[in-house]
Formats: sequence, C-alpha cells, structure tokens
Amino acid sequence: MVNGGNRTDTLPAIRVRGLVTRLGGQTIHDGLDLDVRRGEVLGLVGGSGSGKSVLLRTLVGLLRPAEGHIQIHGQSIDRLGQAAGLERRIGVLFQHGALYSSLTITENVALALIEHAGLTRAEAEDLARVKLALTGLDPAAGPRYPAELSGGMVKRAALARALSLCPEVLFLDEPTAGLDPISAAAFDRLLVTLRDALNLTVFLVTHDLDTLYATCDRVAVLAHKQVLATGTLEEVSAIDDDWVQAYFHGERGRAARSTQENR
Ligand SMILES: Nc1ncnc2c1ncn2[C@@H]1O[C@H](COP(=O)(O)OP(=O)(O)OP(=O)(O)O)[C@@H](O)[C@H]1O
Repeated sequence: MVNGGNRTDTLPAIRVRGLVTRLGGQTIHDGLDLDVRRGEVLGLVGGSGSGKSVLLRTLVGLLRPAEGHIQIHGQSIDRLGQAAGLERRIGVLFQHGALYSSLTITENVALALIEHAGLTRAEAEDLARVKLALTGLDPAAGPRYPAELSGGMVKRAALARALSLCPEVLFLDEPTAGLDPISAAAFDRLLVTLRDALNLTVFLVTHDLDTLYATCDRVAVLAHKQVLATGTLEEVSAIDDDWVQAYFHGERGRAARSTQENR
C-alpha cells in the first residue's frame, strides 16, 4: 500500500492489554496481554482449566472482563453489542459446533444471514448453500439435521455458519476435538485453505498438536493466568517451563512433530 497504508492496517487484528477475568469468585486471567497479527493463524495452548475457552468467549464479547482492554481491528469490543459492524467482522466456531438441532444444516447457516444481513429466507438459503460448498460439505447434507451428520460434517457445517457473514477474524474452540485423525487432518487442511483464500485471521484454541503443527503460524501459551509466551512453535517449545516441556516434548509432541516433518 502507498506510504505504508493507513494506521488501522498496521494494527494487530486482536490486541489485548491488562485483561483480568473473574468467574465464580475465581480469577481466571490476571493482567493478560496478547497480540494476534493480521492474517495469521494463532494457536492458543495451555493446561486443562487454564482459561483458554474463557479467553475466547471474552474476546468475542460473550463474557465481560473485570479489567483491561480488547480491540479487534482497532475497535474496542466493549461496544460489540452496539457495533453491529464489528460483530459481523468476527465468526465463531464453538467446541461442540453449537448448531440448532431443530433446524436443517442449510437453515442453521441461513439464520445469521437473515438476522444480521437482512436477506430474505430464499436469498439466505441460496447463500448458505454457497458457504456450505466452501467448506467441502456434500450438498446432500444441507436438508438434513445436525443429529444425522457425522462429527466431521457437523464441524464443517459449523464452520460454514461461522463464515456466513464473511468475517475477517475467525475464532475456533477445539475444532478437531472428537474427530478421528483423518477427519481432523482434513479439517486442518481446510482451515489453511480458507485462511489463504479468504484472508482470514484465525484465533484457535486447541489441545491437538497435529493441528498446531499443520495450521499455526504462531502459538501462545496460557499459564499462570497470563500469556507466558508467544512465538513460532520452535520458539515456544524451547521455553523453560514444566508444562511447555511436557506438552511439546512428551510422547505426543514428538509424534506430531515427526508427522509434520514427514508431510
Ligand atoms: N461459567 C463459568 N462460571 C464459573 N467458572 C467458570 C465458568 N466457565 C469456566 N469457568 C472456570 O474457569 C476456568 C477456566 O476454564 P476454561 O474452560 O477456560 O479452561 P480451558 O483452558 O479451556 O480448559 P480445557 O482445556 O479443559 O477445555 C476453570 O477453572 C473453569 O472451571
């Protein structure tokens, strides 16, 4: 861009400063800072109960922080409720897909388009079919209900719904949890393809080391209520921390690394 572009183009996609979250009398995050760069896939890892999902829910505006600031593309998420433009700029895939069981797959994806983009039902369903095709879902799945699909198909449908409003930032909570290794690897490839094609920034919570190696540009480690480190997998896995060492250099970490090296 000429003259280095405007200032908002150089801001991180997500910027978190001094975040404090409290739930049920417990402090989950205490002075947490994080930057997610535009166009990157950032993987958030951390021990069970370290606050990864709570962080994701806070970043998308579902939980209100006790203290601190969160900006998405330079816009404060305190105003997410009022800033419809910002709400439409983010897409979320929750851990269990969170599709409406009483709606068909096409209807699930069309819903956001009717509610937030003001499309008619027919227009929304046409566009929903395009979004479903984008995620590689068999068109025959469109008229079916979530309970009639495999776990991998539900994840793809949920991804289509998360992408329905053409977000710039995509949040994914454990997208490959519960998938068999082949479906998980296919989902990882899909994520990278879509990131490249749609120029997405992706914030990904995962335990899945194969997913980290296959998709992430950088990794952030959540520990001791803060982001302990952010960097490439190589940088982060070298950190002198017991959890980091056990996670990246334990048996599963070695297996994931060797799978990636053999690709
Ligand atoms: N709605 C809630 N009310 C009270 N406490 C909560 C709530 N949601 C989460 N917590 C607590 O916040 C802490 C962090 O939970 P969170 O789900 O973010 O962990 P996580 O890192 O995603 O864990 P896992 O990897 O096991 O999914 C836990 O102690 C959890 O019990």
